[in-house]
Amino acid sequence: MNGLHRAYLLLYNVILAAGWASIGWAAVREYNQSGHVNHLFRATEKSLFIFQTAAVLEVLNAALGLVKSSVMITAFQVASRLFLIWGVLSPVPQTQNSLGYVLILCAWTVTEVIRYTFYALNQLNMTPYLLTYLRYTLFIILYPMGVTGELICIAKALPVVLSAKLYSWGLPNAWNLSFDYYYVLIGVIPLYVIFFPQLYSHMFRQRKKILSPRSVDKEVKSR
Ligand SMILES: CCCCCCCCCCCCC/C=C/C(=O)SCCNC(=O)CCNC(=O)[C@H](O)C(C)(C)COP(=O)(O)OP(=O)(O)OC[C@H]1O[C@@H](n2cnc3c(N)ncnc32)[C@H](O)[C@@H]1OP(=O)(O)O
Repeated sequence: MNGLHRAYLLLYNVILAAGWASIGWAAVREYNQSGHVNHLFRATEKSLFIFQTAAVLEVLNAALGLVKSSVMITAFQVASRLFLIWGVLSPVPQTQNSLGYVLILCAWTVTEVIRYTFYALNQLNMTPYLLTYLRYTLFIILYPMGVTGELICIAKALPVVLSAKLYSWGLPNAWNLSFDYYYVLIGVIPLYVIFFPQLYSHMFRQRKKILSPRSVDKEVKSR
């Protein structure tokens, strides 16, 4: 890895870690001031949308070989989050004050502050073990928590999308085509059932590789 490459990754990870920390800080400040979670979305939406959308670069980084992540896994992870913010939270205000949003906010923020800080310190070869441990352990709880939050938001959006015919058009029209966003939302739910176990088990494999490298070596030698 040359100096420019390392500098880019350092800068990218520092900006994203700071961005996610600012989201967490805004959420905590709002909760402390109001004592409830009703305005969490309003307090965090701008930075959440900016920093989550910036994660498109993550897919590009993997596709261009700048980082060793799998392009497919990263793409699914980022696609589901972008779909959630742009396709569900933004157009359906009823999802914004739901338990789903609180779960998403907690799971995504804690994960990303730790993950980007871990990657940034890795560029400087100064990652403390505790951070590595948290990066490869907290997902065990935060991943199901985030997915549950996402599914709650989609479920909350369904009746609203159906009754308002959001992003949908019926026949007759000039193109002779109909489209129902309600069924798109319904269709996304099984994708979670198919892809979440794969992403989750990927993280367990990464955990084993990083936290117990000897047991992975032994497995490889015994084959
Ligand atoms: C159109 C609609 C589509 C809908 C699709 C729906 C289906 C989706 C279903 C699943 C839904 C998931 C929803 C997600 C919810 C949440 O996120 S909840 C919060 C909890 N989440 C997590 O804990 C996420 C954990 N997941 C991950 O971390 C991802 O799998 C990952 C982001 C893709 C990372 O995986 P991976 O890259 O394989 O792991 P690492 O070990 O971290 O990295 C591998 C190597 O690459 C290096 N690297 C990666 N990124 C960077 C970087 N930014 N900077 C520097 N280096 C990087 C990393 O250091 C590793 O290198 P080596 O150590 O040298 O191997």
